[in-house]
Amino acid sequence: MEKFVVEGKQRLTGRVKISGAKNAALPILAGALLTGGTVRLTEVPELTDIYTMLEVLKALGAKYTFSEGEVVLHTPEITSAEAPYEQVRKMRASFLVMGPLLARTGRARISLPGGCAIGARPIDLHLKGFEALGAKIEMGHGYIEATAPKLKGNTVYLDFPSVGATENIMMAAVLAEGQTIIENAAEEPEIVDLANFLNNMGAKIKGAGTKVIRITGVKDLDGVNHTVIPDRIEAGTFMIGAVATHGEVIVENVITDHLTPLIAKLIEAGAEVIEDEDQNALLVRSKGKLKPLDIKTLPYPGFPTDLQAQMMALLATVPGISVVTETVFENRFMHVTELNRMGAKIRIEGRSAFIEGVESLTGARVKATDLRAGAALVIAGLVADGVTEVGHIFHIDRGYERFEEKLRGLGAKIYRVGD
Ligand SMILES: CC(=O)N[C@H]1[C@@H](OP(=O)(O)OP(=O)(O)OC[C@H]2O[C@@H](n3ccc(=O)[nH]c3=O)[C@H](O)[C@@H]2O)O[C@H](CO)[C@@H](O)[C@@H]1O
Ligand SMILES: C=C(OP(=O)(O)O)C(=O)O
Repeated sequence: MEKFVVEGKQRLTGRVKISGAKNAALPILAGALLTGGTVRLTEVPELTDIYTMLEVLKALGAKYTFSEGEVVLHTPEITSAEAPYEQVRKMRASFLVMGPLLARTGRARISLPGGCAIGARPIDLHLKGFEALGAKIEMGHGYIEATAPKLKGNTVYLDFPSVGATENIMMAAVLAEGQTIIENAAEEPEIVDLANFLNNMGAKIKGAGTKVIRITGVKDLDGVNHTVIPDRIEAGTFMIGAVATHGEVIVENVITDHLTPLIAKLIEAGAEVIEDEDQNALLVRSKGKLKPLDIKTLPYPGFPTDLQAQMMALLATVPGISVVTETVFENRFMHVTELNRMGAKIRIEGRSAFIEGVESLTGARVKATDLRAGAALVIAGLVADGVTEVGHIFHIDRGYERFEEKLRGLGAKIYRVGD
């Protein structure tokens, strides 16, 4: 198994170009199943999650090419409506093919995604939406089967603004008869990107990016060209890395508005963030002493849970007591024990972590427990005294394109080595 070896006490300096967003590309790829036409996507990041989604689509009948960030895909017909355990187990986002399959063929059989390191992650809200649109749901042998000869528009209230449920229901509703209203919808930028993609195919979606999304069903959808939005979580990770190492980094290819909650917190901590609107870039730097923070993760436009672990790596060496409260997932603190092995002083009480800033972290052998936990440990490794070895980096490869290469471009000494 591969690991990262990170030399500590490194300042990140220079420029880094942010890739297309994994969490926008995945639902958009699933949405490509809604048309028999050709879909051409650019700025698709080369990540294991993207390859997994392409494999899922291929098994369902899609044909594609993928090179240099461009996917050209078409699905003349759906040859199978089943996503098996091996694929869904690798990546929960495979479940996003359920809405498109149901819309296009009236049937979908998908392995139940299990829990994972960050929580139980049920799919009840996805199913509630499909049922409201007239689908019959049956469960057994670890699979969910949904059938609906013809989906019919309806109003769906989401008890929590789930990103995946909003996307899945939106994709099911675009070909349904009549109007669907999703209330208490998630407002994440990736949902807006998916809606723009679908609308350019001929869908009629209004209100994406707000709490109420209205979808008027259409008969069919055409092929389309689409460029995936920049990855705000990748951008945020490099920004946090710049501040944690007291460096100076220009992150290029960003949409500043998507980063508002992070920028606010970095400035509150005493860092400088300067926008270069013409270049779609942000300069991030930190010179003096930083101040502790109180952070609460929330659905967008709140502080993203996907940047919580990285922020904790930063706060671990900020003098004073910081408090980080995780409200989106019930168990997203697996990185805490690993950070503590590096000398951090973090105590968990319920859904909050109390971080007492220490003078310095010390390099150690640690393990990535999930994608963002892995990124946090790399940041901690850059800050620490001595050498850190981060194991289980297959988690990091799920979501960061050429991570170590980009970090080396900023002066970091980080190497990928086999065991
Ligand atoms: C591929 C992708 O885009 N992943 C992102 C997506 O995940 P994902 O779409 O899985 O996240 P959700 O917004 O659905 O989950 C948020 C919360 O809602 C709960 N829930 C969700 C669905 C459901 O049917 N029932 C239910 O109770 C979950 O267990 C969790 O506690 O949004 C998360 C929240 O911003 C991010 O951390 C993930 O990176
Ligand atoms: C949690 C994440 O992804 P997923 O929903 O695919 O597990 C993430 O991107 O941080």
